[in-house]
Amino acid sequence: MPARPAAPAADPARRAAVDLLNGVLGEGRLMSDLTAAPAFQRLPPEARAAAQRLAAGVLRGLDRCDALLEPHLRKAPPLRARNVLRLGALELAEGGAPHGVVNEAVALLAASKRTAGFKGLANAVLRKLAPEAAARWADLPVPELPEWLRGPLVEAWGAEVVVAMEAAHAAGAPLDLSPRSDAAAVADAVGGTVLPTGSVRCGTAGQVSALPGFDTGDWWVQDAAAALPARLLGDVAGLRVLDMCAAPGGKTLQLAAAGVEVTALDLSEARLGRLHENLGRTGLAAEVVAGDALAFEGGPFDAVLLDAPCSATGTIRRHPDLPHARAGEGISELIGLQAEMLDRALALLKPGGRVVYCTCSLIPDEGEVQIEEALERHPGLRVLPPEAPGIEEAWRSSEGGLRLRPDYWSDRGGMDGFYMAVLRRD
Ligand SMILES: C[S@@+](CC[C@H](N)C(=O)[O-])C[C@H]1O[C@@H](n2cnc3c(N)ncnc32)[C@H](O)[C@@H]1O
Repeated sequence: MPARPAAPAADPARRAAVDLLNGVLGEGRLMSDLTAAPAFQRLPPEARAAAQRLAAGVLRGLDRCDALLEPHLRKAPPLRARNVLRLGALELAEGGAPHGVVNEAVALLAASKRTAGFKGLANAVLRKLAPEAAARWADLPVPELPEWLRGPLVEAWGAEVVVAMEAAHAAGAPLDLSPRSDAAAVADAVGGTVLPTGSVRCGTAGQVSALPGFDTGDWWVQDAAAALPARLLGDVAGLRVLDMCAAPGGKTLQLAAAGVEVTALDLSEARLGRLHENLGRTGLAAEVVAGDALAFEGGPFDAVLLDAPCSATGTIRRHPDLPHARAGEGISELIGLQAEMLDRALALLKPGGRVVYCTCSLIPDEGEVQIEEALERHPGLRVLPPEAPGIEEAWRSSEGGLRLRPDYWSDRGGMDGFYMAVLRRD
């Protein structure tokens, strides 16, 4: 009997994308953990970038992928096969050539005994979907946030704002860079534009390490909103500043580039490894300390930047896995930790020193309310009006901080959700 021709090997990027989807949707794991795994890191950089783009695309449009597939399925196949179909649906909706998309899906399913039985189904379903996918996708409603998050956000910001946030989440995020020195030169080199707040915005994220200026450390990746807290400290050259939750180091790099004598503290050795890499690549210097912020005894400091651990609900544009992998667990513990960290930060200041408190959260209990409660706990504590280039009046909140939302700057490509406030203790 003649040997059967071997099935074409599945594309490594698509295979990795489906593994990421299985990890997020099947095991409730975050993409950041999954992509740190050695097997993922062994892929070539372009395959890693493609896998993350594809998995994020499916997660951002999960309801839309399922709605496209649903009329063509009598019953939902098991998760692994369903994720291959979802990836195929996304690629067809994005205008992928039907023949290639179908072949890739079939090769992915053939690669495992657990899914090989679904090759025929995928072939039939994706072929039927091909002519209609792009038009139907465009007509489908923007996916809503899950109720554990939607409910509290509607209560805080109103339904209309949440719909605008969901549109921003579905649109995804451009690539923002923080320049080590000359923003205009970085924008020129990467073909980006300089934003009013000083970050450089490029088109869509591709393979970041292939962009000009990466190897020479002329910039680092940092959302425009995430770059604002360090700028609120103003001219800090020569000051001693503690970056209290520093890793992977976006804000440490900003402070070091501004001439600060910076101490970068973080509990996570693994994340501090990335901070060391970032310092090495950019040639910037900081004293790096591994340890618990609540037990830290250094100082006193002219200023403390506290980018506290939080729900990260402001970063869903970039991390569409978050609402799928999490269900709001642990947020009340984080709120308690944030308050304790803020008290510790205030205790480490010189008289007249300043704390910038910030979180990448959309939940007021992790932002505005933390400041209101800190003012009650600490007589003599004041909120200073946040000042930095590009700040818009609409961002100012009633207790004196800045509230940034993903639906802001919608004509420019949006920004992450963030809260930040400057505190001074006399
Ligand atoms: C929002 S991230 C910091 C991001 C960082 N500032 C940047 O701009 O790249 C919060 C950090 O807090 C750290 N962390 C959590 N608990 C901590 C603790 N008790 N002491 C110090 N760091 C802690 C986490 O490891 C994480 O790196």
